[in-house]
Amino acid sequence: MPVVRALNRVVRQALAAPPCGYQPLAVAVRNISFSPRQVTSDASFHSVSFSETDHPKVLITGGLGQLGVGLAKLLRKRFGKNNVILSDIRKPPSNVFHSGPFIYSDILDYKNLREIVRGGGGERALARAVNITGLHNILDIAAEHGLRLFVPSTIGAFGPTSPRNPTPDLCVQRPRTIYGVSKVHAELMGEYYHHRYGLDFRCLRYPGIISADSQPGGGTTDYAVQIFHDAVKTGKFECNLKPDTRLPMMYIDDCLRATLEVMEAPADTLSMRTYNINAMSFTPEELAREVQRQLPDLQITYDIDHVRQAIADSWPMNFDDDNARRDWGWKHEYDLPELVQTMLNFIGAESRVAQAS
Ligand SMILES: NC(=O)c1ccc[n+]([C@@H]2O[C@H](COP(=O)([O-])OP(=O)(O)OC[C@H]3O[C@@H](n4cnc5c(N)ncnc54)[C@H](O)[C@@H]3O)[C@@H](O)[C@H]2O)c1
Ligand SMILES: C[C@@H](O)[C@H](N)C(=O)O
Repeated sequence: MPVVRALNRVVRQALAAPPCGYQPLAVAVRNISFSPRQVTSDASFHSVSFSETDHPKVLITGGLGQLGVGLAKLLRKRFGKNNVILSDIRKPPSNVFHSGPFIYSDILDYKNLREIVRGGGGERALARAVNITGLHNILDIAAEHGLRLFVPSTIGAFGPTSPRNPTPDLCVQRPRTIYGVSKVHAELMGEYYHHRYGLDFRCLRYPGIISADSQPGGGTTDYAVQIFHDAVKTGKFECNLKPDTRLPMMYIDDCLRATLEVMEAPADTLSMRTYNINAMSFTPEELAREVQRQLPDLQITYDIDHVRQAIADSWPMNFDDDNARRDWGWKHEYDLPELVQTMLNFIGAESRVAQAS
């Protein structure tokens, strides 16, 4: 995800390969109009005022996912609509297309990406269907252009031999999914590029992210998104995980704010380059009970997806994020009651608008 500075910074490349398939979300950031002034790499936005032309440019690739559209909205407020370019390999919905600059970009296509970072248009080359390659492309381009790089990792970067309750930042990481393995690879490669080449790499391990303005993407934690849509639309929800499956979760606003905060943190406050961040941990039955406080008629049934259950049973139950809270002041704002209230308000309002039209 992007942190944009007066200096060139590449912000983020995240490659998530869910249990099946590839889902990258990446953001590269560069200051197109080099100002003669070189802002020190740790100057904070708040102490450095940018003129309109000074505003750096942000490129979000894989941006049509659960996180990218919200992030673009947040950054466009901060840096100006035309300074934040959203991209993906999918066609954007019309409202997204008209909300600001959008281009097609495949992060596995080194040439395409380099053209974009250099400010060119770039033809889409054939995507290389290798998750790891995309990360290498981004790492090399970030190192080549002196950019800052953010890569999101996940609770999925841990496995059944990791401590689960709580899971600390530093412990055994032997995930059993290609998704988790590719994330551990991203963490290790990012830190290697940081220590060996001085790349300003930063990484957060996100819990399951919950948001109302996009449909679940098929992840193991996405039952916690689906329940809200079903509760409002049909009053019935069938959960694919066991009622007592505890997983770390976070509302999207906390996730996006954490990302911006870690990318704006002065480098000398960071004792690590990869951090756990936490907000809450709950089970399906705890979540259902909280939703039923607002929608008492909600009926819950369980049809266990054994593949996802096995993945969930190998992931952290609770995240220890003391290092993030100590180093750069991380603090979540949404706990379970606030999450449920916010999600139902959003989806409920949307559903009423849909019924009225
Ligand atoms: N959403 C969560 O709960 C969560 C939790 C932990 C970590 N993360 C990480 O955050 C990042 C973003 O997650 P998300 O939920 O927005 O993902 P998503 O699956 O919702 O979206 C990924 C996007 O990448 C696009 N894409 C696929 N192949 C591409 C390619 N070759 N080049 C460019 N774009 C391509 C897809 O079209 C899609 O729009 C991922 O790295 C994921 O691992 C997400
Ligand atoms: C946790 C995260 O990586 C994603 N939402 C998943 O469940 O796979």
